[in-house]
Amino acid sequence: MKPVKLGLLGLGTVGSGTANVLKRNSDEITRRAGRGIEIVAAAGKNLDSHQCRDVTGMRLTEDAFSVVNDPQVEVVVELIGGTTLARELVLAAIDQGKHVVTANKALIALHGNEIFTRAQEKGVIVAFEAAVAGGIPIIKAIREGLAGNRINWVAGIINGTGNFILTEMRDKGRDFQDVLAEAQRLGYAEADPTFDVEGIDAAHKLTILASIAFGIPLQFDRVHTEGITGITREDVAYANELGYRIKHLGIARRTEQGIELRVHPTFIPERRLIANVDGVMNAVLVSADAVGPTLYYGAGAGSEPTGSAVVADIVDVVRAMTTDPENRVPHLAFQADTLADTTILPMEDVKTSFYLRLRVLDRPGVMADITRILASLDISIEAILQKEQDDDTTEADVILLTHEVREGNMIQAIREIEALETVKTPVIRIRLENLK
Ligand SMILES: NC(=O)C1=CN([C@@H]2O[C@H](COP(=O)(O)OP(=O)(O)OC[C@H]3O[C@@H](n4cnc5c(N)ncnc54)[C@H](O)[C@@H]3O)[C@@H](O)[C@H]2O)C=CC1
Ligand SMILES: N[C@@H](CC=O)C(=O)O
Ligand code: NA
Repeated sequence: MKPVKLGLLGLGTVGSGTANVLKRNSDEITRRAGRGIEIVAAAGKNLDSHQCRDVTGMRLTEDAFSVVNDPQVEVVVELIGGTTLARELVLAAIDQGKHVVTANKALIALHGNEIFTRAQEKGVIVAFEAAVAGGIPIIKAIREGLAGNRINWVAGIINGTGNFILTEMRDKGRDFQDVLAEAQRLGYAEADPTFDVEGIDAAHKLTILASIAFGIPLQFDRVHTEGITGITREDVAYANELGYRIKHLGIARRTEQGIELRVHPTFIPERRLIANVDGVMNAVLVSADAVGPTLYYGAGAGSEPTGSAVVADIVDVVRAMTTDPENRVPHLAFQADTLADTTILPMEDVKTSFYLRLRVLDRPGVMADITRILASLDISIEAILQKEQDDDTTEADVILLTHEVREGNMIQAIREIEALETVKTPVIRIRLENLK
């Protein structure tokens, strides 16, 4: 049988990783796919600076549309990034009946509903394993491996850059900007790194995870999103002292009232495996009714780890090319006409525990005022720690861990606590999850 012909859009970190993995492992990949796979055309902007080790047989061009429109190309691999041009290229490929593989989580999170509808009409596959947690085969695990389960919740460290920054800051006391620059050099960060540090990239990925876990449409605009820029050394140190680690998590949870979709820094007990996932590694913990908890761990970013996921999708597409479209694995795990219109919970109705830190005047009655406000809003306290400041005997840090509370109540309590004359700084709050 003739080899399958690919058109590669993007020759950057992931594009070159994909090309290199395909070339190096071509014998085994061919034995798995049942056909040879070759890149016949590739587009990139700075063609002199690509990292592909061997471009034999590839027509290199700056014109991405010429690759999509190349009559030889049967499968388009989109690794350019962004959502405007990438959307046009992907829709053009679909309209020509070409299958698509992409690592672009922003594209899927924002335009996936449109893209999958069009793909279904045209009977083509749009595969996106590399879009979530890089090299970890998490899409396949949830969509296929857990197909017998009702999934209760998914919680993941799903941004490699952010986890790399938090780890280096905690372990080596390094400066935020310095570690971010290194993540950019290593090819982990997005073209706009605020996507990594402000939680947007993780929200893109959580949108996708929630869809395939619960059978709901992609709803990026419903994700509550916070990044890691507000995390301070003090909170990292207090977390350690209290037996926790701060991790940036994406959480999608099904409750009786609706689905929670949230991305934010989180206190996690240090004895949990996921609390010990460091550096650029990602991990996704899935709680499902039949299998119980399962944990998926691996490189969340980087050239060949992400290339590994792209190539796995290419192999899947090649294997499925001859299958009747009706009998393929549905894009979002559930048959498209069965996606549910489940309520997404407003953040103020989400219940979590909290870590609170505030600076107070060290005088009698302060604690009583704070605990009175918390009690009046149904917030019960799990632990309190008071720390005198070495340099100032008139002020102290108060650290509180609470039991589960409705977010709206916590916002109100913080408003009232901050209005106390004895409270000197805004209250720092970080949500706390036991992940049991
Ligand atoms: N870097 C990583 O570790 C991961 C990246 N991704 C995703 O993979 C995609 C690619 O990311 P990277 O490889 O890191 O980006 P990159 O910036 O290293 O590479 C982008 C490539 O696209 C080319 N390109 C951009 N605009 C173009 C245009 N108008 N015409 C032709 N070529 C154009 C650039 O020249 C470059 O070759 C993004 O969607 C990203 O979110 C997903 C998982 C991991
Ligand atoms: N910028 C992303 C790349 C992979 O998706 C990350 O750091 O996780
Ligand atoms: Na993946």
